[in-house]
Amino acid sequence: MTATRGLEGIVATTSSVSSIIDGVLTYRGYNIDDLADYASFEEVVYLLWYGKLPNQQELSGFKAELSKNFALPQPVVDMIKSFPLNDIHPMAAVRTAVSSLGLYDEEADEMTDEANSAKAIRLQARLASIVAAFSRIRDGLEVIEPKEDLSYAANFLYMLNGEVPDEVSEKAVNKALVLHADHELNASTFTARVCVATLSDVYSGVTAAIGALKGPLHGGANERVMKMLSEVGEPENAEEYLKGALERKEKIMGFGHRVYKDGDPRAKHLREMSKQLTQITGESKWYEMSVKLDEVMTKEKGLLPNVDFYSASVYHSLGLKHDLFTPIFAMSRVSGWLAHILEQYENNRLIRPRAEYTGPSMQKYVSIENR
Ligand SMILES: CC(=O)SCCNC(=O)CCNC(=O)[C@H](O)C(C)(C)COP(=O)(O)OP(=O)(O)OC[C@H]1O[C@@H](n2cnc3c(N)ncnc32)[C@H](O)[C@@H]1OP(=O)(O)O
Ligand SMILES: O=C([O-])CC(=O)C(=O)O
Repeated sequence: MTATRGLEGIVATTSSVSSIIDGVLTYRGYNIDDLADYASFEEVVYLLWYGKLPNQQELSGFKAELSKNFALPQPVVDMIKSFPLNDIHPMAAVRTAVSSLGLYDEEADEMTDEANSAKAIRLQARLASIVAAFSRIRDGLEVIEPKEDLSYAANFLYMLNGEVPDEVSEKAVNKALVLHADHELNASTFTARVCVATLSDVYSGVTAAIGALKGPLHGGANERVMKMLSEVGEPENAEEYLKGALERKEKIMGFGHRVYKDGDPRAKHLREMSKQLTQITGESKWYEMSVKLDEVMTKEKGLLPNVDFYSASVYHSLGLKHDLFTPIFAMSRVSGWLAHILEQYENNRLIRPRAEYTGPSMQKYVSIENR
């Protein structure tokens, strides 16, 4: 038995949710470029879960179902209020709050398709409410009830800021959510599948996935990209900063990818959004700095930006707090996790690989008084 480090190149399951073939990303066979340009996030969630694009009536019904489920159980809000709010990362708060949703769901352990679909809707809606509620409670503000007639993207911004967003912000958040929704067998999705393949419940699978997304090698990179941009400060510092970091053998956040070696197809959309939004805010320096880092990184290391790189300046331009960037990723990716969880249940087999043993062998037990 020989181990493959990081399971690189190992095909661990079949899936019909999303594909990456020759550098092209599709959700259920639809190219991400078309979905990013034309689809609402709700349409994409429907597509991921039910395998087809909804017609008008199906979409209205689905949006209505989501809208009805944004409100959080009061004990979950009270629990968030009890967190050491200023000492924790929002991803830790989101992980714990999502886990607690399971405590107030009578169907948490009900394994029928119907119950699992209903839980998926509740989780998708409530992820946005948890992120917004955490942020407001941390700022000493009242939690805002959702508005039933708003889109998912607009409702999130409304619950976060207390104002119905303008069209530009709503569209930008919608597009970012579409771009982050699913990505084949990335680390957090694999985590979710491993968890539920024991026939554990949906809440456990999503909680485990949030834990995996939190790490800086995965979803946690977007917040760290913004930290780097803040440290760089001005576009003219970018080259020197990056060369210094590479000399110190630091990992540059937002670059490189396990699967894409010729570029992440989502990055060009986020780059364009970053250009447009930074022009609107009058802070083009974040875009220019990002482009400079991108150029130098390509030249120096041949590494290209991933989805987390330009999303940082996009979210910053939308006025979003930097430590909410990864929770916002989770709000989108929960749709993919749920699609994969439902797919795993449909054709389940325990996921249990082997390890190549590298420890000592044939050791003789020595009683404690003789050690
Ligand atoms: C949504 C997402 O999860 S997208 C990824 C988000 N993560 C990041 O942006 C973090 C920065 N990037 C990375 O750490 C990596 O590129 C990963 C984790 C994304 C992919 O990692 P792997 O496929 O395991 O590649 P690995 O880490 O083996 O890198 C191969 C080589 O490129 C180098 N490398 C890869 N990414 C980077 C980077 N961002 N900065 C500097 N060097 C890098 C490695 O140091 C390694 O060099 P070596 O062969 O001289 O040791
Ligand atoms: O697929 C991966 O390894 C990471 C990634 O880009 C994602 O999860 O969106």
